[in-house]
Amino acid sequence: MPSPDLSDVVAEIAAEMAARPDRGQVATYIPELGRIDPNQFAIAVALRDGSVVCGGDCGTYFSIQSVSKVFTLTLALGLAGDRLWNRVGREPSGSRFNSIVQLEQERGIPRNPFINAGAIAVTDMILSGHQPREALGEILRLLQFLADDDGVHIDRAVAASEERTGFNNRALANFMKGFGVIENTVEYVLGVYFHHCAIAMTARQLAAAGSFLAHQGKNPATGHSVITAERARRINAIMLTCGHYDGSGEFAYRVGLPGKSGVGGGILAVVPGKASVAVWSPGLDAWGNSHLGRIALEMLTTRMGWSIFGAPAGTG
Ligand SMILES: NC(=O)CC[C@H](N)C(=O)O
Repeated sequence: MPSPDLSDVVAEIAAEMAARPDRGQVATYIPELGRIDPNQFAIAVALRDGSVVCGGDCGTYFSIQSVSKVFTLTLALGLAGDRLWNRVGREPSGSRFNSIVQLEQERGIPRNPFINAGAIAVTDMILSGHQPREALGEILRLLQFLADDDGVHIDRAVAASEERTGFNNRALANFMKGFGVIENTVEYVLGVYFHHCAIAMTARQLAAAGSFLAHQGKNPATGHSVITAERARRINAIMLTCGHYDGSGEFAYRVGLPGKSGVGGGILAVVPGKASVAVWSPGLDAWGNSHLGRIALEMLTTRMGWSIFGAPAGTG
């Protein structure tokens, strides 16, 4: 049986997702995200040769939110190397993305860089020695460079909305500051954090930006070496185990790829050696991960035989 055609599979997924009545709930705790129309869906698959196979609303900008944590981790590892792991763990938390419960017992060291506490600690490391504006500029430029597209921007309305309502993140940051895990002024760290969460990208740009993770640290389309192959492998491992918070086991079980979600409804998933995939649908499931995004990725890996845990006969 020949491998299924990727363009056909992507078109089928987009058509099926457009028709589904179950769309999840948009995040309302950031008021600006609560206004997004849930009837949107995009899928973009960036291949080794630089081509991107798209379905649905692939050119629509959305708030990448916690998907930005993959890129801040990449940047911070480049700046601090393995010293980063003195301040952040790399174990799944088994709790919600904004949970504070483990921080007290573990003396302010967050479980991993993909929960809010961990990402705030990573942002603090990027900020050290810089003004907030410079640190934020560096994160934004990294994403523009990786996507090879200057259209990637910060949605100031989303950032301001979270700045007004981010009491939980303020609690996390202050708690870590109390343990000496945060070096810089808490409000500066949070300012950079809220703004990098508010980066807006299209699914096409996000898939292209994640390409280095699928190809041993190097973007095959642009030829740019971003990180070492070993580091890319390790970021993928953390995405697999921690990228969907306490829904990470379910995501591995159903989709079978390293992935990182955000409350804007985006997910970046990595098919090692083959492709980088971005999906977006704003409605979330009970864990705060994109409801249709996860279903779409499950369809993609099942039909293409792309799960890292093994392909059914006739695919791959
Ligand atoms: N899971 C997410 O995408 C959370 C990111 C969001 N900016 C927050 O801090 O709450």
